[in-house]
Amino acid sequence: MISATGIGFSYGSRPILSGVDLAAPHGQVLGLVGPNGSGKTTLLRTLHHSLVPRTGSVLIDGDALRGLSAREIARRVAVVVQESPGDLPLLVSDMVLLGRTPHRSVFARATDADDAVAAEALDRVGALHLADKPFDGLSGGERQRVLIARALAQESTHLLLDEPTNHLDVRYQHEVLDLVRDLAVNAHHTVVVVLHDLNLAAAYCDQVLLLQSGKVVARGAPDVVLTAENLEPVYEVDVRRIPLDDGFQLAFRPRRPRTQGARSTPHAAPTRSA
Ligand SMILES: Nc1ncnc2c1ncn2[C@@H]1O[C@H](COP(=O)(O)OP(=O)(O)OP(=O)(O)O)[C@@H](O)[C@H]1O
Repeated sequence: MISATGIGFSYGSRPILSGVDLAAPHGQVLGLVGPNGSGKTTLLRTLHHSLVPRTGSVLIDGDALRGLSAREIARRVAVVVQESPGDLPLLVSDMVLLGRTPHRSVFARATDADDAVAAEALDRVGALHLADKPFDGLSGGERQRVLIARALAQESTHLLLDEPTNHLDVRYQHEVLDLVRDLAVNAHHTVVVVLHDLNLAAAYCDQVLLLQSGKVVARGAPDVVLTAENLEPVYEVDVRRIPLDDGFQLAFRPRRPRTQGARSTPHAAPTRSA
């Protein structure tokens, strides 16, 4: 369980987050959504103290992060962020072994037990066959799986992900989020995920926190938060919610009149020719 109360953060004198409360229980996926620059990544980073909030506190299973060392935090919280190709070429197996770092002393080599945990993590994400390949040579979807494997090898029960579906095609988007959801539901991890795609948030999150200018404007089940009433003023677009058998799909169109010659808007109702 991750809980945060009264989180405030500033870059220099510029306030970015203020008074943010958050609760992410075990076995659930909490989605952080909001427009560009609304503070999602900053909030995620305060949840594992890669940024220390100016006000408020973050608790992991009831223990304040302020009282934990970086190593203790890393044993409890794994983070998956966009990874740019590194200067140091690493094999996939070595990349996953980095997840074992919080469990061994600084200069110790990986043990057979570490290798076994890393291999199991790769197997879990269906990427064991990639173990001997260079990480930088993988596709975006493969890379994302390996980064999740590294997080699994860390054996933390809390997982924070920043836009894990970025650059992925629709199939990989669903595969990655299926995997993340499985970790929450079947392995009882606490998952907090930043997502831009509101339809993916609706499909995979138990709870959603909608941020605007560093403040929470709505929280709760996707059905309650992802409404036209909440989203239109925040994103400044028109929103239509289309009911589906197992949920809903959101469609968006700009509020401004479209440029002359633009194609018909995505959620305009189809017209019949006479
Ligand atoms: N290192 C930094 N120094 C100064 N300002 C920053 C820094 N990182 C982010 N910001 C600013 O903080 C605000 C919130 O950024 P953040 O990345 O948390 O938003 P976000 O909701 O994740 O955005 P996006 O959806 O575009 O990724 C933005 O205005 C951004 O410009």
